[in-house]
Amino acid sequence: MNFSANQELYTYEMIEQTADFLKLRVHFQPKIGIICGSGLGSLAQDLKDRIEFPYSTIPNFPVSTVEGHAGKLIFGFLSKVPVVCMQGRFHFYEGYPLWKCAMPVRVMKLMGVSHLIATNAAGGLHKNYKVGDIMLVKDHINMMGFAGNNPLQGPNEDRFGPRFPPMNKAYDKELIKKSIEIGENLGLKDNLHTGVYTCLGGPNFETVAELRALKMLGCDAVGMSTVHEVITARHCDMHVLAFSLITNECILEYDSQNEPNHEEVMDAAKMRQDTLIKFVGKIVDYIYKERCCRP
Ligand SMILES: O=P(O)(O)O[C@@H]1C[C@H](O)[C@@H](CO)O1
Ligand SMILES: Nc1nc2[nH]cnc2c(=O)[nH]1
Repeated sequence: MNFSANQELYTYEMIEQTADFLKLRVHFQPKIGIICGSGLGSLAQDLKDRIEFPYSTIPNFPVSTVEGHAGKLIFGFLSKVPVVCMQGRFHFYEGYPLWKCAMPVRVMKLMGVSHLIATNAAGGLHKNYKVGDIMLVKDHINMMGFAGNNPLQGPNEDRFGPRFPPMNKAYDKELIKKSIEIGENLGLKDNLHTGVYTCLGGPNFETVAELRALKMLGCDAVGMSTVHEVITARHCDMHVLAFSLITNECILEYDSQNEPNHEEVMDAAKMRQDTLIKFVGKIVDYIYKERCCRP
């Protein structure tokens, strides 16, 4: 694998080729795209009438290399709504440039997807967050962008969107409000938050000093994904809802005996999978009825 950020960028025609390959094989049009975070692949397991494509069989697609990311694109029906699910996403630390990590979002766009739900596992920085809580992302801090790394780097493809897209309304306020209502109706009132997510390059978890700095900057949860997908989705005018499952506490004290690890992340995700399936199912149902089917 060539790990250089200077790998040849995807052309519009390559993305179109991938979308056409999938359209030929899927007999319905997904309106909502779902990206499953670490250990959250079970969200896709519940789809009815599934059509599955291992990433290695899709032209131009990267492949997943992380445990808890099965590496399949799954089409099917969730709450009777046609959706496409990424059971496994791509991260910068796997060696992929950000534009490659986010490429499936553009494929979804060309397939007719208008709404993206991006989920992730994240460390909880906010003092009130507990493992198992859900944070609806109201904004992000693009730390990788601060360091000059952005999925939209390179010549702009006007057919997707403008050279300089705004990002101050990245997360759909109405969908956040509705998701809170849905969460509360599922008995999640005490486990629901809205907050600011930040993505670091990974793969190491953060130092104490890094976490303290992020907290001072206003970050509530920290992860290694999502931001590049959201930027790419907003660039091509997709509506975005994102949430973090808080899978571990961020360790802010030097004398703590704890160390974060991927197993606890996966365990926390497993513990919450049934609740999240219900939560996402109801959100999808709302989006489809109130947004996608409106005349
Ligand atoms: O894909 P997500 O952001 O859910 O995965 C998080 C970040 C790392 O890939 C992994 C660390 O446990 O979980
Ligand atoms: N960067 C980062 N990513 C995570 N993914 C799940 N937990 C964490 C965390 O604590 N830090």
